Amino acid sequence: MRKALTIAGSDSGGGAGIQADLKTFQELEVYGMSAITAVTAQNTLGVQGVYPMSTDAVVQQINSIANDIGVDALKTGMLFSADIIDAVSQQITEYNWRNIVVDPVMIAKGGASLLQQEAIAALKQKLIPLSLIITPNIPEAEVIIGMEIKTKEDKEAAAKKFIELGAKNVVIKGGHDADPLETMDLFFDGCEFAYYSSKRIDTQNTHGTGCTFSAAITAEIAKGKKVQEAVITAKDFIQAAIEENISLGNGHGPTNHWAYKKRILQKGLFV
Ligand SMILES: Nc1ncnc2c1ncn2[C@@H]1O[C@H](COP(=O)(O)OP(=O)(O)OP(=O)(O)O)[C@@H](O)[C@H]1O
Ligand SMILES: Cc1ncc(CO)c(N)n1
Repeated sequence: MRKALTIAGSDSGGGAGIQADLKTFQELEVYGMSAITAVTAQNTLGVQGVYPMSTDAVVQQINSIANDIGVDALKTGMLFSADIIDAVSQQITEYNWRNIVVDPVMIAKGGASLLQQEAIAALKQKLIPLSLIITPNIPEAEVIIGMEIKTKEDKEAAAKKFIELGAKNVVIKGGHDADPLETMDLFFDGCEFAYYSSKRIDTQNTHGTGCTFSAAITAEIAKGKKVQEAVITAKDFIQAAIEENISLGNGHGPTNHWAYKKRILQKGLFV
């Protein structure tokens, strides 16, 4: 059984963070493990509290996994502080892990900060150079690269800058694009650009889309898939999850992590 680790924050509401990651790992049939960086009190309306773990607690969770179970691929999500980023980067180097998916989580949909401002330098200098792939949304890419991203050309210029920072591959996600009909994700491996677009679903239930998407990439990489193939599967996974989104709570509800597997099972049964 292939094993995937998420190093991220807990979302008590279950739609994003560690909970979204583990649900996604399960659906894609890899064994899911977690190292929790912070506990958030969160629901569909927003983030009501952030309670970071000590850096030691994060390091110890990762050591416990590494020293017994092992990791085929890992993703990082909410890392919260420069100290946690430094420590996690050091462990990745020590354990010689290569299948690293970095989702540079900064701000929750309601506007709450999930990464301290002073941690951005550590993200750029320590963690991004270790990444097999980084998966920023447009606002995150703008902050990390320091440029406005409005056009296709801007996206491509930003993607090149991520490779210059040391990422081996990048996907700049299109959830925040201005286009009302389509979402366009740009994948770049340092050589060629590839665009993956899908119909934009008109729904407010998009809580945790970024977490789910990067977790799906991680699961596929853990199974030995090439990075670009993993991105293609992740795009299908998130599209199905958003199409069958769940109306829970009074704000941004979650996506449906079961939808992708359900469709595959249905095809298997009925084709
Ligand atoms: N309304 C939508 N319809 C279809 N696909 C969407 C929609 N919103 C986002 N996506 C897709 O979901 C994935 C995640 O993109 P997005 O830009 O929303 O990430 P994010 O902002 O990091 O998410 P979050 O911070 O909520 O976890 C991308 O593949 C994007 O194209
Ligand atoms: C814990 C956590 N991680 C990531 C996100 C971004 O969706 C969130 N809202 N909460």
